[in-house]
Amino acid sequence: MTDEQEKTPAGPLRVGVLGARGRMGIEVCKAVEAADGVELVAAMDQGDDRSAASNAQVVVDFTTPDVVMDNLRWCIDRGISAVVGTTGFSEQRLEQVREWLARKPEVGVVIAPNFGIGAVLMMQFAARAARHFESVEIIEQHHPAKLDAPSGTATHTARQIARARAEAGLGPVPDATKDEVPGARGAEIDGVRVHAVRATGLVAHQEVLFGATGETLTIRHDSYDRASFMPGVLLAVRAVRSRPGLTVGLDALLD
Ligand SMILES: NC(=O)C1=CN([C@@H]2O[C@H](COP(=O)(O)OP(=O)(O)OC[C@H]3O[C@@H](n4cnc5c(N)ncnc54)[C@H](O)[C@@H]3O)[C@@H](O)[C@H]2O)C=CC1
Ligand SMILES: O=C(O)C1=N[C@H](C(=O)O)C[C@H](O)C1
Repeated sequence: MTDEQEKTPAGPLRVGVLGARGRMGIEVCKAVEAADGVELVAAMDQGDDRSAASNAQVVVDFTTPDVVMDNLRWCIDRGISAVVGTTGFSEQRLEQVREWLARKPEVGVVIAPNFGIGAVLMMQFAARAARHFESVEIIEQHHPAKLDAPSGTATHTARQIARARAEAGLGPVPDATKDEVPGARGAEIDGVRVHAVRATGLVAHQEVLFGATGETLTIRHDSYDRASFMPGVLLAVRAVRSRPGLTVGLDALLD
C-alpha cells in the first residue's frame, strides 16, 4: 500500500480473498461484494499471482492447511491484516504467527476455527458445561470433500473442554472399553474423544455429548449453508485492523 492510499480518508475497506474459487472463497467474495463499506479488490486462487492482493487492507484466507502459513507470512510482511478460516492451526503455528506479528505491531490477524455465530456459542456453552459432567464426547459431521479430520471446530472444542475440566479438577473421562478395532473409539484430543463423520448431504455439524449419573446433555450446532459463516467473516473483516496482534476465535469480537 502506498503512503498516498494510507492517507486517503474513509473509502471502502479494501478486501482481498485467497482461495476465492473454493467453496468458502466463492461465498466470501459474494458476501464482500454485497456488504456496505467493503470492496473486493482481489479474488485469488491457486496459481494466481498473489501480488494482485497487495493493495488490500484486509486479506481473507480460506485455502488449505499446507499453504495458509505462507499466505499469512506474505500478508504480515506487507502490513496487511488477515482474517483466516483455514484449519490446521496447532499451538506451534499460532506461536509462529505471534512471532511474525511482533515485528509488525500495527497488523491484526483473526484466526477462527468456525465463523458461524451459532457454532461459536455452541463452543462457549460446551466449555461452560464441561466442569459439570464426568463424561464428554464430540461428534463432528461434514461433507465428504472436507480434506481434514477431525475438524478445526472439534479440535478447538476439545481443547476448551479439556482446559475447563482441568481448571475444575476433573480427572480423565471414565472409559473401560478395550478398543477391539483401532479407531472404534475415535481420536483423542487432550483426553476428549472426537468422532468424525463424512457423508454426502452434510455441510458442517457438531454435537457435544455430556454425561453424568442419570442424565445426558447434548449441545448441537448445524450449518446447512455456507452463508451461515458470512456474518462472522464480515464482523472479523471490519474489526481486524483495530485489533493489532493475534486474535484466536470470534469470542472477543462478539462480546
Ligand atoms: N473457519 C470457518 O468458519 C470455516 C473454515 N473452513 C475451512 O476453510 C478451508 C477451505 O474450505 P473449503 O472452501 O471448503 O475448501 P476448498 O477446497 O473448496 O477451497 C480451498 C481453495 O483454496 C485454493 N488454494 C489452494 N492453494 C492456494 C493458494 N496457495 N493460494 C490461493 N488459493 C489456494 C484451492 O484451489 C481451493 O479453491 C478448510 O481448511 C476448511 O476446513 C471451511 C468452512 C468454514
Ligand atoms: O471444511 C469445512 O467445511 C469446515 N471447516 C471448519 C472446521 O474444520 O471446523 C469449520 C466448519 O466446520 C466447516
